[in-house]
This record gives sequence, C-alpha cells and structure tokens, in this order.
Amino acid sequence: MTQLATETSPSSATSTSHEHLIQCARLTKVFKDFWLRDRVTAVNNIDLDVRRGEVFGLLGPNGSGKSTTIKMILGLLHPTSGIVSVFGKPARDVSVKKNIGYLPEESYLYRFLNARETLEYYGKLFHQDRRKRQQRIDMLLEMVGLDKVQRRPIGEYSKGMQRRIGLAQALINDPQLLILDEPTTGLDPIGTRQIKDLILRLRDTGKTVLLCSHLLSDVEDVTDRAAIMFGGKVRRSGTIEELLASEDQTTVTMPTLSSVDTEKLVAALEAMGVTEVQVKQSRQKLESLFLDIVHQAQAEGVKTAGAGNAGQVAAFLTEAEERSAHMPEDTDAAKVLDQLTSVTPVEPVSTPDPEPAPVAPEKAAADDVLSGLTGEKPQEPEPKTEAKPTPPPASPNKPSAKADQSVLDDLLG
Ligand SMILES: Nc1ncnc2c1ncn2[C@@H]1O[C@H](COP(=O)(O)OP(=O)(O)OP(=O)(O)O)[C@@H](O)[C@H]1O
Repeated sequence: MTQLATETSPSSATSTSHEHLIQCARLTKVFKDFWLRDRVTAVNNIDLDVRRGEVFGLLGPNGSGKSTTIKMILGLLHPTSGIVSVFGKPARDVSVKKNIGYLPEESYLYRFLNARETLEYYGKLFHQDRRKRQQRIDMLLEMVGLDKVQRRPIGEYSKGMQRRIGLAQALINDPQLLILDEPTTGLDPIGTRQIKDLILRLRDTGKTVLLCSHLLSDVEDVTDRAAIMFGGKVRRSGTIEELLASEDQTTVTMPTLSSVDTEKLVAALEAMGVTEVQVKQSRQKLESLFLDIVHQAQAEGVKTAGAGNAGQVAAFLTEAEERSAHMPEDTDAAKVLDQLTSVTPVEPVSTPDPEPAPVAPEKAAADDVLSGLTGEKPQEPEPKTEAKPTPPPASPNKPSAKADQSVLDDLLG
C-alpha cells in the first residue's frame, strides 16, 4: 500500500447526543492524613460523562487520578465534593451495583481457590441460582480460555491468566456497565487482541465500557471517546478522531503504485498547488505481524506450552464475530457470547429471604474484598436497601437522558 500525506483538512468527527450513563460534575477527592489535614488532591473538580453503549477511555500517567475517579464512580470512595451519578442514581446507591462489572487494576483474587471456585464465589455474591451460575461459569471459562485449567489454584496462574479470570469475574453478573482498570496488563499480544475484540463485541451488544489503560495503542483501537487526565484534572476529552486528528494533513491510502505513476501523481498534486507531498510505503502494525507469525506457527502445528489457551480464545471470539455477520445462530461460541451479552431482566439482589443467615459469611467476605479494593474500612451495611430490584437493563427500561439530567440537577441542587 502506498500512503500519501498532504496538508489540509480538519477532522470529520461528528458527535451526536446520547444518553449519559455516568455523569461526574465538579468531582473532587482529597485524601486526608492521620490528623485529617489535606494530604493529596487526587481528583480536582472534574466533569466527565460516559454515554450508554460506548467504550470510553480514561487515560493519564501514574498518579493522575484515574483509579480514584473509578472508585468514586463505583461508590467505593466518597467524593470530597461534587456529584457522581451512575444509571441516573447516586454512585453509592446499592441497586446500581448489580449492573456494574469491575476489573480492578490489582487482582484481589483468592490464591487457594481455583478458577471455577472463584467464579462460584462471585456468582454467589450476586445471589445467582445454582443452575444459572454453573451455565455462566462454563461459558465464561470457555470464553477467557481457562476451561482446561479451571481446577488449578489461582496462585499458580500466570499474570495473564489472572487477568483472564479477573475479566470473567467482572462479567459474571452480565453487567450493563463494565469498568476495566488496565485489562490487558500482563497479557500476551494474542490475549490482548482477544480482550480488545471482546470489548468491541460487548459494545456492539449495547454494553458500556469504561476503560482505563496506559497502553495507548490498545485504547486507540477500541475506544470511541477518551479523557486524558493529569494532576487530578481532565486536560482533554473528546472522540478519538477529534483527539488524534492532525489538522494540517490529509492521508490517502491506495494499492502500491509504480514509481512512474507515483511521479505522475506527485506532479499532478504540485500542479494543483499542493506542497510538501510525502509518499511512503505503508507499514503494518507490529501487532498484526506478531499475530500473523503466531497463527502461521499454530497452523503448522508447532508445539508450545501456551498456544493451546490462546488459540481457543481467538477461535471463540472469531466465531462470535462471524455470527454477528449473519452466520447461523446456533454455533456454540455464538450462543455463549449471546447469552453472556443478552439483555436479561436483572434479578432482585435480595428478594426477601426466608433464611437470611447463610448470607452472612459471604457478606463478610465481600467486605474484605471491598476494603482491599478501597484501602478504606468497609462501610456499615446499608439496612435492606439492597432488596430493591434494579429495573431490567434493556434500553427501553433505562432512565432516559432527560431523567439522568433531572436526577443530576436534583443532586446538584
Ligand atoms: N488511599 C489513598 N490515600 C492517600 N493517597 C492516595 C490514596 N489513593 C490514591 N492516592 C493518591 O492519589 C493520587 C492519584 O492516585 P490514583 O491511584 O488515582 O492514580 P492513577 O492515575 O490511577 O495512577 P496509576 O496509573 O499509577 O494507577 C496519587 O498521588 C496517589 O498517591
């Protein structure tokens, strides 16, 4: 391919109005020291919105406030000031939690549980009945390529395998909003591609993804819009096209031209008054080259300890994508992803339970997990507010943008 770069026009990106699923207004978090004096302003008066059905990238260097923002969106940290609403409700509202899946930056998995037990544990926290839980666990283990190693303790897993089980854990409740903090850390390029494909597939089925990553090429590949933070503030935000558009260049790509044709083309452009024309041979991305080489080696039957798992995930995601391009509906992979991503009514988290006692150990364990995530002491349980079912996540039942706005207006006073 030949690429031709010339000076000219601005981005063609357009923005349309969408329903806001996360809204942060004047959001601030100041961490205090032991004597309650202000120590660190981690997030400083930011406005942010994430729209339903988009992949939103939250970027920034270490310590810029991304994780703190995410924890406030999750209701794990109290804002010092400002407002954060999720699904049109305050972030600490327990009922919104059922529709959120979260992959934390660090794994908070139990080393001595195996993959299946881990998903069992998280499925139970959502009070899923046994049959539904088992089905989902089977589908998720297959999807993240860990079904063959599901009985091994997680402590024995490699970093990438732990990321995979973390992702499965985040999806166990079929969330409408998926918050992924550095999802591709530790993954090989195949696993990274799989996660990116999965994110895109989930977006295509109507899920919203908030993605936090330092790997800019990953973010660039999958996000619709992004915000770049520094020092607790959002420095820039917009669509990827808007953010990356080079205002003073146009790129034209075409099949490779002969040197004679290239000269004619450049001469024609110069005759039109276009200056500084650059002609260069297109390069493929290192990721495509890597994947080509690996796939070729797999096709040749070259043996390697890790290839089995990676190949399986790729096949699953490929079949799912083919199905979306009008493949027969009944392939196994299509069914798996379909069921995982289908919009199903959300079950009440705690339908009045005739035997409430057995929930207690899980609750205690959940508090452990929460306190691990936040680094703060767990809150006292909010009495019985959990019992209210969330409206089904299908868009007709979701609060409208107007409703979102009015809640926010109410909250803002
Ligand atoms: N529990 C805490 N107590 C005190 N300071 C904190 C706490 N959590 C975060 N901070 C501080 O807040 C700032 C922002 O941290 P945060 O973890 O949000 O950054 P980040 O953008 O997610 O960074 P990274 O990319 O390294 O994960 C940092 O200066 C950090 O030290």
